[in-house]
Amino acid sequence: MAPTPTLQPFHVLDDARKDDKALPAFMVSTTRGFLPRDEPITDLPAEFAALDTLLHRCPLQTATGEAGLLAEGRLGEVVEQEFPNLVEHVAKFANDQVMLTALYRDYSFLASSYLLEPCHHNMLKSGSYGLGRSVLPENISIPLAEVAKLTGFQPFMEYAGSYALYNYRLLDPALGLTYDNLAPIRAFEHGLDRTSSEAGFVLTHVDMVKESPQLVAGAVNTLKGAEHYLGHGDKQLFKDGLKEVVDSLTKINRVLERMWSRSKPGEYGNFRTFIFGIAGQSMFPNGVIYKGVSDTPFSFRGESGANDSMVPLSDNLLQISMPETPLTDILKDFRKYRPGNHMEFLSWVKSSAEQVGIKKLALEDAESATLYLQALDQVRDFRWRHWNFTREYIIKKTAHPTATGGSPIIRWLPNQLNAVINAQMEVFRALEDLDHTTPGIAEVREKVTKQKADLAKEVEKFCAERGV
Ligand code: HEM
Ligand SMILES: N[C@@H](CC(=O)c1ccccc1NC=O)C(=O)O
Repeated sequence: MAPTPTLQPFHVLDDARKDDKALPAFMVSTTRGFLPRDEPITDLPAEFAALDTLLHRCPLQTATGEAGLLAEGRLGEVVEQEFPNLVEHVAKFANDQVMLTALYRDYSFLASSYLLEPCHHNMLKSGSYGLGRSVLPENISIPLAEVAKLTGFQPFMEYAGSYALYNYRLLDPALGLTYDNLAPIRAFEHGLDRTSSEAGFVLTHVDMVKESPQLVAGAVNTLKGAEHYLGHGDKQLFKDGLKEVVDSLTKINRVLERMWSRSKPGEYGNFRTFIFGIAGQSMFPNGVIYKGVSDTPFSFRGESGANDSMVPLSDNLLQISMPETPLTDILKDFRKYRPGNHMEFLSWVKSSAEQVGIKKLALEDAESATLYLQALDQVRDFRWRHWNFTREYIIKKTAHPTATGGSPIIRWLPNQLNAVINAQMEVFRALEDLDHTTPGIAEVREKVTKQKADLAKEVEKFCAERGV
């Protein structure tokens, strides 16, 4: 008989250890999930006052309601003429990962503002982005590269360490993490007004990831439950874990739907200009030279929800197999752009799920297969709702062919949505083999079959319209 598998240990924190500044700002825990261990730092040390002041002057509309440097098209000259290189002060914070992450957020905000400022004005004048700046000056590139090296982020704005998950504060710390108590720290457009579409976009991500502790716990419990079953023959813990995963994804999807009312499709394009990356974008045909850092141009992907860890966790746990296509290579490349501890956790989940054979165990009996189907259905539901956003906020509004992260806008998301639907089809077949059917399962099957056909038609239509 084959020996029963023993999972490799992985330390998911039960206590996020908020006071320990030497630990990375982002570490997976069952209390904070994928959010940072503590609320992001809002105030920079006095040594970085020039950076803070410049970021306050930057947004298209500043906190006081006036036109900022980006609106006037003056950020470039201010950076080049007035802004000091503060890199000498970084070393003082070498043991403070939390402060380094705040510095990373702020330098990456300044870098994206500087590089993409011309694109905002080109868009206003001609309706297309034109070219961004191709050289990042030393007063930004050197400190950005330094804080990125010390924190493990890429030296370009990332989703978690900067724009989305390290960009919120609590209006009243006593009230905790509720949407009405959140405000952004930095913004490109009007985001400092917490009722704006930019704020709504950023804070809805935070509001969703706030629900991730249960998803993390559910994933760990499913894996441990599978290990327990293989050793002891009792499947209850495995099923309980899957149920937790279903419940948490259901909550996350409910929050996702609130995006529509918090951030308007017609206003998305205004701040979106500043969250583009370099890789695969017409604005940076030759990449960007980071002066004083490297003579070879850099090419980083832009911010993207693809760098969020909740959906990849679900893909890895449920062993959703993606087709071997160049589109899937993009999905894998996105994995480099997340906090180191998130990456390690996601790899652990993937290898552990393979080791215990989550999918195989789930398809062995009708109750487990039904729970597994429900979990897949929540991942499909996420990707379907998300596809609706992409259609309404982006595809109907702009002909620019690549998303901020550099993926082809029409084909990439359907690649993954189809993969989930195909995984569900496999479960329907397994349930048939087990002679198990219920009206609920038949209903899901009908919905999913129709969605697959609708998606194919829609993608074909958009491709024909755009000649791609
Ligand atoms: C108005 C709202 C949104 C729009 C227009 C939008 C758009 C997009 C686009 C165009 C991509 C393609 C990747 C790229 O190259 O950049 C993407 C990827 C992704 N986004 Fe969003 N997004 C929205 C909200 C969200 C939210 C709230 C989340 C939640 C965390 C999220 C999670 C993801 C994920 C997980 C992917 C990777 C897709 C996959 O694995 O199939 N997005 N998004
Ligand atoms: N890829 C999206 C933007 C995007 O994905 C994103 C960017 C910054 C923060 C969160 C994001 N979430 C959604 O996927 C776009 O092309 O507009």
